[in-house]
Amino acid sequence: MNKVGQQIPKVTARRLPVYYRYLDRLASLGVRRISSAEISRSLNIDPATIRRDLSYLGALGKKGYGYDVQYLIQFLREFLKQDEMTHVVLIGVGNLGTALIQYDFLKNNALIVAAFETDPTKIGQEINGVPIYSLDRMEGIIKKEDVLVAVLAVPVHAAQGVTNQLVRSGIKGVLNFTPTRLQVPEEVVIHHIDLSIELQSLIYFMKNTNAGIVDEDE
Ligand SMILES: NC(=O)c1ccc[n+]([C@@H]2O[C@H](COP(=O)([O-])OP(=O)(O)OC[C@H]3O[C@@H](n4cnc5c(N)ncnc54)[C@H](O)[C@@H]3O)[C@@H](O)[C@H]2O)c1
Repeated sequence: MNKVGQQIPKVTARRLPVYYRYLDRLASLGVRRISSAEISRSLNIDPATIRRDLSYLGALGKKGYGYDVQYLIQFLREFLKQDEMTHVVLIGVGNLGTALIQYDFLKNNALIVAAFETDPTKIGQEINGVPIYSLDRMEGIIKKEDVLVAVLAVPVHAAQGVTNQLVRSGIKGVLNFTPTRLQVPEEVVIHHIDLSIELQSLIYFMKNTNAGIVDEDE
């Protein structure tokens, strides 16, 4: 239910955490307002769907201004009770997965509640208090723990198959560390993280900045 007692559709309720995290990230970058078109481009959700979803919260974007980011965050935080933890699962406890599991996401109100593996020597172990299960336990645990977000750190050849299984289990957002371009239904949001692209872009900007300094001196 929203503030005026209107029933919020399940599909909308599932997208709200995705909006929340996105807007929270924008706010931390100092962004004060945003249009539904910009949200749409970043999250790959149709702008009309975004406007309808946000109207359930009583948030109406102003024409030519868009949405006030802080105002939306406030609404979403209240609605999602963000003081409570968001449960996350991690798939693939290799080099990268092990580093991620040891990272403290708690300050962002997110908690890795379980990890999944195919390597029998890792299944049944715990890292940083997080239990590692076999893949056949995935669906049951995701449903029981009410998990909507998964972090994907498996080898490329396993990425799409595991993602299909995550989607079938009800996952709505995937933080994808693999280089695979994942195919998912429209309502599932993928965020792709590639450190080599970030590094390449840093080097590019450094070179450009240096070139700028040289130009001025000449
Ligand atoms: N985005 C980045 O910046 C970045 C950086 C490093 C690695 N990566 C990517 O992250 C992924 C993991 O890299 P890594 O170095 O940790 O590899 P890794 O080989 O050390 O770890 C992969 C783990 O996944 C497990 N696994 C294999 N198939 C699985 C399945 N179907 N389900 C669950 N677990 C499975 C393996 O047993 C292993 O423990 C790779 O796709 C790699 O390309 C991305």
